[in-house]
Amino acid sequence: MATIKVRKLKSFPAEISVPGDKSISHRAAMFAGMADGTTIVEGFLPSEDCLCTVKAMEAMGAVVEPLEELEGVGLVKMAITGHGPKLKAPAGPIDCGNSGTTIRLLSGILAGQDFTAEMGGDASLSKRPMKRVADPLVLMGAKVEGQGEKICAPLHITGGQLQPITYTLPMASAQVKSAVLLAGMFAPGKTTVIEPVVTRNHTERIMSHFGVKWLRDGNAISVYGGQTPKAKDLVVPGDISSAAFWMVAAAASPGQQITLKNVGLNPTRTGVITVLLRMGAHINSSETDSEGEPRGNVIIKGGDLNGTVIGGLEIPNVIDELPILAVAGALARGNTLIKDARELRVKETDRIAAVAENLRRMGVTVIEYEDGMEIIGGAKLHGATITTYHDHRIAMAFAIAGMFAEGETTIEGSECINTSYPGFEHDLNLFLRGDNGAAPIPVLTRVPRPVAGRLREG
Ligand SMILES: O=C(O)C1=C[C@@H](OP(=O)(O)O)[C@@H](O)[C@H](O)C1
Ligand SMILES: C=C(OP(=O)(O)O)C(=O)O
Repeated sequence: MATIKVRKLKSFPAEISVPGDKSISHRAAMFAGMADGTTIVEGFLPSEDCLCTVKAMEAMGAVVEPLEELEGVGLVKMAITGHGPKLKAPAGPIDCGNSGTTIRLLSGILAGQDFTAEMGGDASLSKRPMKRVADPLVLMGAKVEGQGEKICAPLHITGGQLQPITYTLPMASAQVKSAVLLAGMFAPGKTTVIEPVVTRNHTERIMSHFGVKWLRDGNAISVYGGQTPKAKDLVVPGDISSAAFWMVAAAASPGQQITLKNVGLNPTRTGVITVLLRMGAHINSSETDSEGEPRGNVIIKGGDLNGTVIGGLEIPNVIDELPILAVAGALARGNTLIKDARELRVKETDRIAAVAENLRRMGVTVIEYEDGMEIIGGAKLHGATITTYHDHRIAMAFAIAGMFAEGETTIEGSECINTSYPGFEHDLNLFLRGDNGAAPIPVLTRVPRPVAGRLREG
């Protein structure tokens, strides 16, 4: 088991470029893999989750040529030649690792294929509910078999002659919305998903990028079946969910400033900026380039934070940032209430329980609710041993908390960070080493070099 030891932060790097957006990287691999030609994907996130998606698409006929690797991060540029929407049956089970996005979105694609495929994952993924995707896909005509009442992985999906449906999502989930839209690409006519609250719209945007026609009417999103995505190069912006860790570190450090470069600024994902502004942070973002997904630099100046209420319609927009926003709440004056966030209980771990438990270990009072928690701000944090429960967001959120604590904080099981942020420990060390200014910032070690050979043989 890997551990990270964190002590009080010593210095501030002037800027950080976070790796590519996880949600967009998954979708880029899937759409390029189903397209009618070759797509060059740049800024790809080579995290364990996204590499599961790449390998799955390769196993089903897409051809992936590695083009560029960043030292300490991994493969960030590749050429993907699609197999067309009708994929090849994989030779064995598809390993989705820890990735909910992989298994749920691929379920939609598999629902439209002429074969049966098995998808499994690690212990955490095997506990997460897949009934939410099974229900609409079965309505469309696919056969979806899983374990127990929650239809957990391993899943066996047999694609069928699908029929279009109009489906109202029972929960705000971009993954379920995307699974239905992907299956809709294989059904004749118009498939419609109605979402209760706006969720991240990367699938819709990437459909436009690949020339797949869809439309939005209020909260109803429709796609027409029988379309083949057209290959078109794309550049993935940095992940705002990864940038959020440094945003909070900076926002809670009076007198400090940091620039986060080339961060994805899709309005369905920028809730973390809205919440931090409400807490009193000084944040400026400038959109530099849009290319289908808005992006730009974000400058954060440190100050004193105040508690806030996070709930209602904004929850899907900050869902993955709630662990680090809870840490911001602990560093703020006054109390922070997180509500309407029951979905946190079915992520990689129960994130409400994990955040409450670890904040308490650091000396913070937390009242836990079924759908959230109240954090009593302003306590002096002390170092502690953190249990990550193999959840990357818990590991990173508490590494940031450790930068503000007296004494040492040990993040046990930190290997899970590779799920979404390869290079996190390198970036964390920029804050912990205390030699900023004098010694060169080791971001220079990230020198692009060409990669020879295939990502995976056979
Ligand atoms: O569609 C996506 O890429 C994601 C949607 C969200 O999950 P839900 O759909 O379960 O809300 C989010 O938590 C996850 O990290 C990525
Ligand atoms: C919930 C997450 O991802 P996934 O659902 O893809 O496992 C996450 O990245 O925080």
